[in-house]
Amino acid sequence: MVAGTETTTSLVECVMAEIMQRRRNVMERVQEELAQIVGPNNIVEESHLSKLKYLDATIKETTRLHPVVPLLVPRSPSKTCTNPSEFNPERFLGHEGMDKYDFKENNLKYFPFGAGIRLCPGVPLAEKTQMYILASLLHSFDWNLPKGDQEHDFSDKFCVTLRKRKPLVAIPSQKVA
Ligand code: HEM
Repeated sequence: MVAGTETTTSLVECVMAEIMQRRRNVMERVQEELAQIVGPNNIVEESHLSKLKYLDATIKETTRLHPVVPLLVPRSPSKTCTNPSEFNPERFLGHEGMDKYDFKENNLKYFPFGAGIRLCPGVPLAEKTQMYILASLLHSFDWNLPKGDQEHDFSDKFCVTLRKRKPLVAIPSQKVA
């Protein structure tokens, strides 16, 4: 249950938290991509998912900052780097050479699903499920925090899976075409 469902729900919550308040421009760009690929009078289907490159980059950037399974062997960077905590999906679109990163290789620079012999066997299912859920949520609705809750606590709580310290409350409204 933890491996198969909590990981995906936690990831979806982290993406929505990042893009709802602090990164509205990212949400708008994901929605523009969805309007282009899926179209306004359609619903998201499996055939659309591989074409949603910016949503994919947004998910990857979220797992970079919020590792959904945080309790792997501790590691630290070999070099100092600048602005690593900035949320920037562009990293995975070629600007910092991270566009080649996917979850399937033994890449020890970016491995939210682990690597090598213990690589998460749920990668294909998780990738499709998280894309499908987020694409569907963002294709038809705009999302906001509850009125008066502009100071949402974005911090994380470490358990077997990463959870938000304060669960996210997200209010949908019909998207104006
Ligand atoms: C966002 C989604 C997910 C993330 C980030 C994730 C991440 C991980 C990580 C980091 C590991 C540990 C790798 C290691 O020990 O080095 C792992 C293991 C595992 N995951 Fe996932 N996972 C996700 C979704 C899923 C799903 C959907 C399933 C099953 C349907 C699944 C099944 C498993 C299993 C069975 C293991 C244990 C593998 C082993 O010990 O050999 N995971 N996952």
